Amino acid sequence: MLTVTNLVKAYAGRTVLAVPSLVLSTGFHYFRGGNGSGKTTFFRTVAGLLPFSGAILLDDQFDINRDPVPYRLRVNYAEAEPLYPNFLTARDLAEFVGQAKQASSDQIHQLADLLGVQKFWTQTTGTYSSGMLKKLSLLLALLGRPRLVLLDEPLTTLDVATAASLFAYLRQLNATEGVSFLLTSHQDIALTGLPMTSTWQVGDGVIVPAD
Ligand SMILES: Nc1ncnc2c1ncn2[C@@H]1O[C@H](COP(=O)(O)OP(=O)(O)OP(=O)(O)O)[C@@H](O)[C@H]1O
Repeated sequence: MLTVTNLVKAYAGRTVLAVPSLVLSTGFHYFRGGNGSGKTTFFRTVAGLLPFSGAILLDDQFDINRDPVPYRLRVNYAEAEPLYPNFLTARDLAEFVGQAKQASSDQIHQLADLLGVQKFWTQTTGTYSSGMLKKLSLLLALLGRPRLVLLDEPLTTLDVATAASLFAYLRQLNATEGVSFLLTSHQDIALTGLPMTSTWQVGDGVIVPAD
């Protein structure tokens, strides 16, 4: 599903991550590591948000640099601590991202119901609690027909009932459409109830199997 080759990511000339080779099959993949170990940097790089050297290939077909538009159409990302312009509503953001991701309005409303975002649909994000921001970010990350969804700390601030609905839905997406997920969590990943295909340890600038 995802092939990473000779990835080197540096900030201002300081290398924080070097991944010579990483191959992930379809499924759920958990990336763990201490604060500042490079998990978010890796996710933002795979999401196409950060420049890097090396190659990232999705489904043996879409190269992040050679095919930037089809790649980004198929790879979605939810930030650990989402922030949005505080004058926009959930509806504004869902319409904007939904258009970019080619989502139907049925899908937008189904996800808003699933995650409970319809309760504050027309409220501006500047008035949201951290859990409300998290729910909106998860909704945005599920729009369209992604092949891969990157979820940075999906458990943080999410209430128990919404978390149960979310993770049941992710299982269904994986089982019926073959969607893959990369996750980080400082909490017990078993709380998601998801069957992890692989677990990786991020630290000292490298990513190694933790199994
Ligand atoms: N924009 C940036 N500019 C410079 N250095 C950065 C930047 N973002 C992250 N770093 C550095 O890169 C390293 C990895 O940070 P990253 O945010 O990827 O860690 P993380 O594993 O997600 O941490 P946490 O668990 O605390 O969220 C850290 O040393 C951090 O200081």
